[in-house]
Amino acid sequence: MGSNSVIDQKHKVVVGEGGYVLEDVPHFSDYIPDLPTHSNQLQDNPAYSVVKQYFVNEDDTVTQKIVVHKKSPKGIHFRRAGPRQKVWFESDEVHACIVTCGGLCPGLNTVIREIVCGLHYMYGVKKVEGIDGGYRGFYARNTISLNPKIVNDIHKRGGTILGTSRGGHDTSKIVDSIQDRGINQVYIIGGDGTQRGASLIFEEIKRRGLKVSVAGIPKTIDNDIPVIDRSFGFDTAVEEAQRAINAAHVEACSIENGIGVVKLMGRYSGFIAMYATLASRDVDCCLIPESPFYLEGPGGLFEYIEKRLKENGHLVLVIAEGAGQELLSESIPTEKEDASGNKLLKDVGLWISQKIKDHFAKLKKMAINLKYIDPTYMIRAVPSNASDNVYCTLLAQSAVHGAMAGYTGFTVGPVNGRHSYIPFYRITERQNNVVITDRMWARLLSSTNQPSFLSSKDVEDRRGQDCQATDEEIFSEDILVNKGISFM
Ligand SMILES: Nc1ncnc2c1ncn2[C@@H]1O[C@H](COP(=O)(O)OP(=O)(O)OP(=O)(O)O)[C@@H](O)[C@H]1O
Ligand SMILES: O=P(O)(O)OC[C@H]1O[C@](O)(CO)[C@@H](O)[C@@H]1O
Ligand SMILES: [Mg+2]
Repeated sequence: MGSNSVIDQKHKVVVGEGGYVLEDVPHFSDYIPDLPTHSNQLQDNPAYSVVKQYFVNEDDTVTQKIVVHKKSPKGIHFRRAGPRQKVWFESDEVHACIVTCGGLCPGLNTVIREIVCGLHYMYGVKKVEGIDGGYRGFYARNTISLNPKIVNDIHKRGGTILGTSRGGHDTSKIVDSIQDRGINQVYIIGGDGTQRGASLIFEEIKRRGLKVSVAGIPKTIDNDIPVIDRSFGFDTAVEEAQRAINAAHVEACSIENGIGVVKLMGRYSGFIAMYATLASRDVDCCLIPESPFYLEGPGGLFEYIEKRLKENGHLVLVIAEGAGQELLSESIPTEKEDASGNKLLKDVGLWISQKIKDHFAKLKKMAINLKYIDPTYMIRAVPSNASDNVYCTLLAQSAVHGAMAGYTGFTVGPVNGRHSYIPFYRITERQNNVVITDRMWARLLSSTNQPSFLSSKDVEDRRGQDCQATDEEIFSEDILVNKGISFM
């Protein structure tokens, strides 16, 4: 097989020498022949024309793996995001829309603002509409007209000015609405479920042969989207969580045998809890969905709490909402889903608080004073902090540049610090989780000094699973070879 040949049309995978793999994103030219292109008007923009090498070289790609060995294959790459010399739209031809879906997250309004302003100021696009209330707004609501004046101050507010929802994704109704309204750029801001929905919209648009760009901007406060370095709003959430942990610590310290329990978000992944714990230093124990724990007996949570209270006179426990769900379902067996099909969780914070109280009441020798703080929705509803605001601006501008350059069916995000266009399937095929056999979790364990709750057999099993996952990601060759693709 020659270098730079497309080896998998469905996924647009290109291989090169030395094990180089480009997981490219779709482009109009893949399915609509002979579309006219235009010079990018940014070259005449005084702000940009002075920038040396402002336009991204067509061949620039970003490597997924930065730690390499002498004999490592070059591995997976993604197309570098940024402005291109040629654009596939004229300014007055563009009719863009923006939709926000799923749970709230700090920074949503900043991304909306920067898409509107980016389109307007960089590309002279005047026609931008907001879709009201998530996916179902495409076919059930009127649109909201957006311009730089309307969005000027929205980054200072939490939430999303467009509204959001779960459920209601109907691919053909959504694409009918896009077609009927004459929309040709669709910016979709949302988490894993939203990006799955965006992928279906893109496939249907391609099937209908429409010149409509579908650009995803990944959003999830839980930071559980794979491939990208982190998701917007996460930094703000970790910072905001400090306030709750601080309050729990003050309460716990002020009374004999004080215990502060703080529940943080994280349905399937404990990133917020882990980073908030590492940042705070006041936390004695952090429990996350990825790390099973048990309450009773040697090495269990109760034993650790007793020991800590004896040593320090107080204890702060941070628990991610998805932690210990298997223990809860034993006592409260209900299986419910939200409108998007996400499992509805039981309140682990209340449950664990009650269990701790019951344990010490039974023990009789130690009277405890427990305060439970649930700041989850307060954390989610705040405006984004400075670093997330800058990050949101880059995401929005990268998405705009990609759509203008005729790319479609992509999600944008930083990979090892470089903004990239990533195909939808890479974002949706799995969730990002805390790897408890990795260094970061070890750092947390040594910072809190809490038990790992794992036997040596558990550690071996986990290590095996985690290695397998990492190898699959790093040595994409295996995956490609399974598809019948050979390497040079
Ligand atoms: N597999 C899927 N196919 C098509 N649409 C989907 C799919 N999963 C979810 N969606 C749609 O995407 C939207 C948001 O999904 P969901 O409620 O799961 O939130 P999310 O995007 O994962 O964000 P988060 O979990 O961070 O709050 C909903 O309108 C839902 O109908
Ligand atoms: O209560 P809602 O709005 O469904 O959102 C809750 C969920 O959204 C998230 O913030 C993001 O998926 C989860 O951590 C949380 O469980
Ligand atoms: Mg989700």
